[in-house]
Amino acid sequence: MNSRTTLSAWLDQGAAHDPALASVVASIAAACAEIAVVLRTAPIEGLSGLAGAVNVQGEDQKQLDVVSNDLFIKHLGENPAISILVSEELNQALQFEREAGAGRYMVACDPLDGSSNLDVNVTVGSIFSVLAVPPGADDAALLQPGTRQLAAGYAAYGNSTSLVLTFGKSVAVFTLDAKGEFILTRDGIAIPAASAEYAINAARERFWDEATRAYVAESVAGETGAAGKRYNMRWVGSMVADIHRILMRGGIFLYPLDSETAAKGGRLRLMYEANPMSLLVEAAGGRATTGRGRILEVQPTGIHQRVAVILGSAEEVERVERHYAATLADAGE
Ligand SMILES: O=P(O)(O)OC[C@H]1O[C@](O)(COP(=O)(O)O)[C@@H](O)[C@@H]1O
Ligand SMILES: [Mg+2]
Ligand SMILES: [Mg+2]
Repeated sequence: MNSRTTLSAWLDQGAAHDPALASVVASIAAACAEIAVVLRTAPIEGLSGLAGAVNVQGEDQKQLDVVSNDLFIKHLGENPAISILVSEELNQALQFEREAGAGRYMVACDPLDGSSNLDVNVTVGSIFSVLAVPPGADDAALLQPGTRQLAAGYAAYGNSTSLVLTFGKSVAVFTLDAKGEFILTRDGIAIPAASAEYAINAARERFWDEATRAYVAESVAGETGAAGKRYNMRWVGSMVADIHRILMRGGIFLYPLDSETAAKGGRLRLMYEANPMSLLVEAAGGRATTGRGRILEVQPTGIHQRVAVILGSAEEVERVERHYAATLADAGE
């Protein structure tokens, strides 16, 4: 049997380059480990279905959205290094009470991603992003671009529970064992530059912009079209599951700015969906763009801001970027 490296041993070896930041990641991991346990038996405990409330995004909250959010609040609240929690499920940033000068970190999270897949027992996840904040920070100080993230990752609750983590330079994967410990199972994840698998909600075709249409048409044409190779399509409907597949074997994920989501700025949320996934994908050698620029450089204007998301294997993202460059130039943008 190989010797096992636990997440806490790995963090103790200095992976975070800062013990306080390591403790933030450990608190997030503890929340995810507890969410994994709750999910496993949720139908027995009567935790399926709706909570009967609507979140700030106007979406019906599931009971498990609320429970997962509460677990993030519990575990992060216990760590004095964390002063602020931004969550998909909270209208406003939650400020933890800390002693003067304590609490240098903020966590932005999607406590349960893909919750429409809960009732069909398909992989869901938790997504997180860690930023530094000055003590007593006002709301404006929370609105930092993704380039400022100190750590980011997600937990994927699938046939095993994976914790995928980056501090911006490389990507490591941990698997939850039967004792509730995360064990290092892969390190130095590299997304293949070339791929022949794309993920998009194709039912939205009538809303797509020209660049998305051109990219998908080329892919559907396969070896008979400009891409010159046959493609496969996958859409789980849980961003965590779609991005996990892309990190493990390559591919591209698109939730572009379409005519229906344009007024809101897109579908997915910048600070706790797009930014953490973009940091992971770039750290693994992939690319992440809105079609108009790098996601990580978008300046947020609100904690729940939405954004267009196109990320994954470098060559595929570059192909989409070429279509955007051409169509935006034609439109004089
Ligand atoms: O309903 P659609 O258009 O397939 O969108 C699916 C996308 O919405 C999301 O479910 C949004 O996340 P939440 O479940 O956290 O609201 C993503 O995980 C997923 O990629
Ligand atoms: Mg989500
Ligand atoms: Mg969610």
